[in-house]
Amino acid sequence: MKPLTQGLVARDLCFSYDGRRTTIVDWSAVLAPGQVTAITGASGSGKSTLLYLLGLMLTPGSGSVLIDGERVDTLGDTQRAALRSELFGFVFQDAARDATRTVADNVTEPVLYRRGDRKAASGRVPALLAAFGVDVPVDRRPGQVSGGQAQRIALCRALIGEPSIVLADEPTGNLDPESSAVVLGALRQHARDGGVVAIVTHSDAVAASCDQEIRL
Ligand SMILES: Nc1ncnc2c1ncn2[C@@H]1O[C@H](COP(=O)(O)OP(=O)(O)OP(=O)(O)O)[C@@H](O)[C@H]1O
Repeated sequence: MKPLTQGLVARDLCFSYDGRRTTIVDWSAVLAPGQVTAITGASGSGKSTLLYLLGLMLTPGSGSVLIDGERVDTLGDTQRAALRSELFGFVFQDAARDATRTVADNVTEPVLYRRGDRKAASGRVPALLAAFGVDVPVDRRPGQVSGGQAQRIALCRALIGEPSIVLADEPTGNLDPESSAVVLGALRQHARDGGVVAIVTHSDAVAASCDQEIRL
């Protein structure tokens, strides 16, 4: 993992999808290395939108996003894409991945984008899946696994490249308490190893277990 010193900082972010209704209004936060931040709020309050802004997939109307003090929201598409593959791991709400590719290929895909050693990464997939309690053959396709398994496979995909920043949208949404604890434990460990971790959650218990909670 490339260690960050200051982490991910958002300053006065504003965003509107249509130019009329403002979804994110003057949002500021410091997501420090070593900490798990919970982003909470009512349905439709803009939590996923915020993750897209922090993950450099959407551009704020005003305000700024900084990584270790460097402004990154103003970079061009190519540079933002490069930063995304170099520094970020994502878990999206729709955990179903590319249905035409195997579980192993889905998990190792981010390594390919980073020009990493995919063969070595493939070798780590069975152990990673096992650590998350996903007992499926690695040549299965995402359509052939359960929702909860798909969610944990998505987490393996997010973590395999040891990204400095993990942004996870409802990573425990489909999981039973035991699997939730495993997933949260892995995210906490990732933060302890120096990562920035932010998770969107509707669960008060999950939010309470995080280092900071930011409510939208
Ligand atoms: N692509 C889009 N175009 C236009 N409006 C959108 C788009 N995506 C989301 N919205 C709207 O922006 C608002 C915030 O949506 P968002 O998905 O960020 O909320 P959320 O807090 O993550 O919701 P939930 O908890 O239900 O997942 C909602 O009113 C939603 O309808």
